[in-house]
Amino acid sequence: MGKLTVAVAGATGYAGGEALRILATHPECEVTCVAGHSSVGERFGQFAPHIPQLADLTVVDTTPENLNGHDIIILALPHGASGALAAQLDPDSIVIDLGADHRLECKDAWDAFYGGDFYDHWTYGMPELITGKAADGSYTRQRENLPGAKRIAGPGCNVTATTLAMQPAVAEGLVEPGAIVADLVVGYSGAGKSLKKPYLLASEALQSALPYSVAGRHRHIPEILQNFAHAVGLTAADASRFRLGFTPILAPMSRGILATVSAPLTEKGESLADDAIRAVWTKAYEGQDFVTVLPEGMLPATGNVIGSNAAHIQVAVDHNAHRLYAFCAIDNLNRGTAGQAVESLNIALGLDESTGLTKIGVAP
Ligand SMILES: NC(=O)C1=CN([C@@H]2O[C@H](COP(=O)(O)OP(=O)(O)OC[C@H]3O[C@@H](n4cnc5c(N)ncnc54)[C@H](OP(=O)(O)O)[C@@H]3O)[C@@H](O)[C@H]2O)C=CC1
Ligand SMILES: CC(=O)N[C@@H](CCC(=O)OP(=O)(O)O)C(=O)O
Repeated sequence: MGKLTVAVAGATGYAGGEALRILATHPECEVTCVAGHSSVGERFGQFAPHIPQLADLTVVDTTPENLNGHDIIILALPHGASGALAAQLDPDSIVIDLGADHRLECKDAWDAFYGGDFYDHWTYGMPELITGKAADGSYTRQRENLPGAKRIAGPGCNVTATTLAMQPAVAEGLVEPGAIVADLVVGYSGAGKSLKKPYLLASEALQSALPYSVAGRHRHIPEILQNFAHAVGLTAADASRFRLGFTPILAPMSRGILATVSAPLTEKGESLADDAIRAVWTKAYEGQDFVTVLPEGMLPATGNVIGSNAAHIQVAVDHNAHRLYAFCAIDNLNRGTAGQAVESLNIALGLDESTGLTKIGVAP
């Protein structure tokens, strides 16, 4: 059997570019179409000199006609641009949306944080997400929903780091669900490549740390709450039992997210010794190849995961403050979107989950 053909829309952007960097060496895939918007007709090598294999492709317009006819279609478009387009795509192709249009299950949440047309949610592309417990007490995972999936919604990058850090505590009832706080240090590539705001200029960014979308305004909040609801086996409609303070802070780095997620311990959490708390994280990520719970005392750093689909995690308890702290470092473009999408694609296709992916970071 020949390789599976892949079309990537948003190919000239950061998320699409990372998908192409990974797919260029994926043994089962061949990139046959790169689609863009303002760059139509240009040679792709101009936008991605770091992927010489694809340099001679020409950027085509983002239309159903150009995208259909490929086995796999990846949409890496601005929010709101993929919903209507997706409805016109071949039902037999596997379509993965890296944007937000098919992530949220409740229209209320979409209206409150995004607005515009609401589209049906697709199979959520976070294989390690805990979705409840089986009769034998083991965790069920989102991975189980992915084989054969034809429509996959890639999670938000900040969502990925926050969810992976704290879901073990949520699933086991170790922290107060109404008082979770996430502070994230994030790299600039998360904002995409277009210069939307003056603070994205190097002259403004290089010497500065800058919070944005503070005080309950960040659009990733409802997606994280949805994930926490699933982690205790509830539906998205029950997400309101969780509350999240969320503060992302831009730091002068290109890639990377370091999430520090904390919450007051519940009575159950207080009753556990530190090693028992660590055991909860170890169990939650046992057999999850791309998630590493670091040895005790070693903290995650973005520098160790850049260029990889790895998530590095640590947990610690502040007994004086009665708070639990969980940390997660990821590469926003790889684990936070394109790597996670290829991991989900592999599962959908029945391939080994790690095909074409690495958990080896570029360090230093
Ligand atoms: N950056 C990140 O870390 C992450 C991004 N994502 C998601 O991926 C998606 C893309 O983000 P990102 O790569 O950062 O953004 P970029 O701004 O870097 O890229 C946007 C891409 O979309 C194309 N485009 C812009 N407008 C349109 C349009 N109206 N119709 C068709 N194509 C269009 C652009 O083409 P051209 O250059 O030719 O104009 C470009 O290829 C977003 O939904 C984002 O939320 C998800 C997780 C992480
Ligand atoms: C630095 C920066 O602006 N980051 C973006 C992350 C984008 C992303 O990962 O998520 P979406 O796919 O939901 O856009 C943000 O915080 O909104």
